[in-house]
Amino acid sequence: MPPIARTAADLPSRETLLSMSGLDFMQKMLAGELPHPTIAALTGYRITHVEQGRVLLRGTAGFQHTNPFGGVHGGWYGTVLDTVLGCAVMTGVPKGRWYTTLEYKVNITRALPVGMEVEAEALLDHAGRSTAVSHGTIRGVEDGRVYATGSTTCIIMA
Ligand SMILES: CC(C)(COP(=O)(O)OP(=O)(O)OC[C@H]1O[C@@H](n2cnc3c(N)ncnc32)[C@H](O)[C@@H]1OP(=O)(O)O)[C@@H](O)C(=O)NCCC(=O)NCCSC(=O)Cc1ccccc1
Repeated sequence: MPPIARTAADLPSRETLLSMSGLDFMQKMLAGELPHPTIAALTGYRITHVEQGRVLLRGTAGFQHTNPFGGVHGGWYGTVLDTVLGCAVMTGVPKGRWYTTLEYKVNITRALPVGMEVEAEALLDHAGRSTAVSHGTIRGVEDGRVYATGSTTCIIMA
């Protein structure tokens, strides 16, 4: 696993965040020079690839992520997609600006078996002055099947 922030003090400061482009920020996180947030460890994912407009992560849902029926909770897919979709947006955010999610939409098209590794991919569709849009997919690493798709609209702020 990459380095994980354990307390708020481990997270990069606002000055650090604004001192580089979103692409540089994501590449430093990928390189382990900036920590992954705690939610990465809780959810069981890590970022594996970053380029302009495209981000990949890999993750596995465990029993701790199941709903009362024993299935992988819908929120797990949502967390993974909000992450990878937002990271793709981040690669289009210029230096001195940052972003947050305004809304995201998830379709869970197939129930994911507990313990199956997945790869999530997100592609940046638009990065404007004030908004950005991306879309993405969760696929099984071994079976290549689509388990969920999603899209997001983010707001870019100074
Ligand atoms: C079943 C369906 C909803 C619809 O599928 P369709 O659009 O009709 O597509 P298709 O026909 O291609 O089938 C695709 C696959 O599905 C299988 N399958 C189809 N029909 C049935 C059936 N009647 N029964 C059983 N399985 C069925 C089918 O065999 C195929 O698999 P296969 O290729 O043979 O291996 C599918 O999209 C799905 O399972 N999504 C995941 C939903 C999910 O996991 N949500 C998150 C958990 S909810 C949560 O956590 C919220 C909560 C919180 C707290 C407390 C409580 C709750």
